[in-house]
Amino acid sequence: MTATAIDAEPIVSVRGLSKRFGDVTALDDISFTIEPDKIYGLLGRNGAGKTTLMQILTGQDTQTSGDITVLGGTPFENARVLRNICFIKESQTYVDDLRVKHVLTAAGHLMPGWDREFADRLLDDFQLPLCRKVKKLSRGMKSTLGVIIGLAARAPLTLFDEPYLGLDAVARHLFYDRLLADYAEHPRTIVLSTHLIDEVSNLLEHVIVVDRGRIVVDDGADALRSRAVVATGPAEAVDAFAAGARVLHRESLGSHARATVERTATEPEHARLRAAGIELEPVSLQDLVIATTTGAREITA
Ligand SMILES: Nc1ncnc2c1ncn2[C@@H]1O[C@H](COP(=O)(O)OP(=O)(O)OP(=O)(O)O)[C@@H](O)[C@H]1O
Repeated sequence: MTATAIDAEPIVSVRGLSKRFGDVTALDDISFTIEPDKIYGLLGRNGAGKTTLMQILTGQDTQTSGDITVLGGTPFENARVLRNICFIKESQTYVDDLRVKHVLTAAGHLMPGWDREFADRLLDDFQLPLCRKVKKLSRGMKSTLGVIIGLAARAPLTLFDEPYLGLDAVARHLFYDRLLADYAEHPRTIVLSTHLIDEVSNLLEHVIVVDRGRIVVDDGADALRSRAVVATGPAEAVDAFAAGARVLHRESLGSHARATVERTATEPEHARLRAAGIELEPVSLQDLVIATTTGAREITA
């Protein structure tokens, strides 16, 4: 099955999903869908439940309760579904004695959409030594191997769980670049879980934020960004602009203020605000995620 074969149907459908580990509730009655051919960001603080969710989506664990459908079936022990999923985790383990080329050959056998030529190009781009044993790779090189497999597998559903451990900034940007370029040519569903929100914010089309086992944001990235603005100017004018709206953050700068406010402004309003000395800037995705997961009014502007 390919991503196009299931067209408008959601790739993932989750209803009332909960996962408990003893007295820890890692996921608490969550429901959402994942549409085909989009790049999703799965974001949230440490321990929010992201990895647990991805483990269940990819059949590596089972839920305590609730329903889950991935690519038209339940993922657990479902070979047809699992063949079409590629899950790359930060803590990915490989058989240490194998060389890079053996790992890539094995991935090619397992993944129906595997593109060997693309994998070779990525090896070249990331300068990963083909003949080196996996156990001799540096931490960053091991992450690179995961990233190459995740991209070259071209799975209809690809999940990256913080795949960057040890990757330097150049390698991370190379990953973002190759991901976007290949996604444009071969659209598929990609779920990216990361704490480097600013770095990936331009890649994401849809954002799901998990907080303490619950979904607190499930929205298009553009819609999310247009939810709030940062207003800077004379304190009185800024406060008048913010009146009646939720203020995510406010700081005083002498007689001036800078506030992140959950509201939008129309074009004519923009002109009036400029005349009153107020500058409006778009809010960053990272600030919004911090605001929604801390529940605090203090966020870094
Ligand atoms: N096997 C397990 N046994 C007990 N508790 C677990 C287990 N796996 C996860 N948890 C707990 O479930 C909660 C969610 O963990 P999870 O790893 O899903 O978070 P996360 O959002 O991926 O965090 P991070 O960003 O730090 O990777 C945490 O409280 C964690 O301690």
